[in-house]
Amino acid sequence: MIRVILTDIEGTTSSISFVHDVLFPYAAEHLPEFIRKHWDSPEVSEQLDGVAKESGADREDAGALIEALQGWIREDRKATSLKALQGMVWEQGYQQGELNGHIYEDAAQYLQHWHDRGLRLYVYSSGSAKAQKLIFGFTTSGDFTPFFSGYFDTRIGGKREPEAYRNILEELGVEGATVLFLSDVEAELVAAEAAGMKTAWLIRDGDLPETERFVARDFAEVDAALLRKR
Ligand SMILES: CSCCC(=O)C(=O)COP(=O)(O)O
Ligand SMILES: [Mg+2]
Repeated sequence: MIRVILTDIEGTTSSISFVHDVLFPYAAEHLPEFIRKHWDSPEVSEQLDGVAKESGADREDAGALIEALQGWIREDRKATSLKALQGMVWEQGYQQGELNGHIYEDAAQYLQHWHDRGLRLYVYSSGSAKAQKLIFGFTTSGDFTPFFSGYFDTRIGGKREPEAYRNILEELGVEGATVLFLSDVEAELVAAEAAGMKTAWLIRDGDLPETERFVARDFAEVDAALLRKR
């Protein structure tokens, strides 16, 4: 029986376009000033160590580090250091009212519904845990953070690696068969299934794929097919 819902964000609870056309450009625009301003802060410094290590850029060269980060944003690299820095920059944007998180109406409705029915809800995204709390804390439909019991990011492992899902199960102390993972990326579902989780493939737009896998257009279809008989 499903007792835990683990959900992806981009393409699942929230639109790909919000992440790529609003959040990523915001980070690209504000990162240079943010890094120079917070160069000596331990929180930023720790992430810049990671950028220098992964990119090979000179740790003391702010311009080279910023250039590496801008390249990673363009190629949508899921580097943990970039994701942590993006979260810090977005925090300013949300707090200043320049950003509001997108959440699909059906996701908003069923996250609340599943929480109220006693399911435990968790997020697993490549965006940092801070960024996850922000997108759900500052949505145009209100604050959804009270519905979530926890947040996992790439520090637990990459989203296409079965090991990451095993680590999540261990941390939650539950069996795979009690967890339903929701994502729009098939490779992530394959990895979650290898760890024993149940999955639902969210295809919000375009043609449905020919597949044996459970596919849903929205969270209402997930609820009707997989959760209503609980
Ligand atoms: C937490 S909102 C920003 C999401 C993000 O930075 C990203 O790369 C999308 O990753 P996901 O694993 O949610 O597809
Ligand atoms: Mg996704």
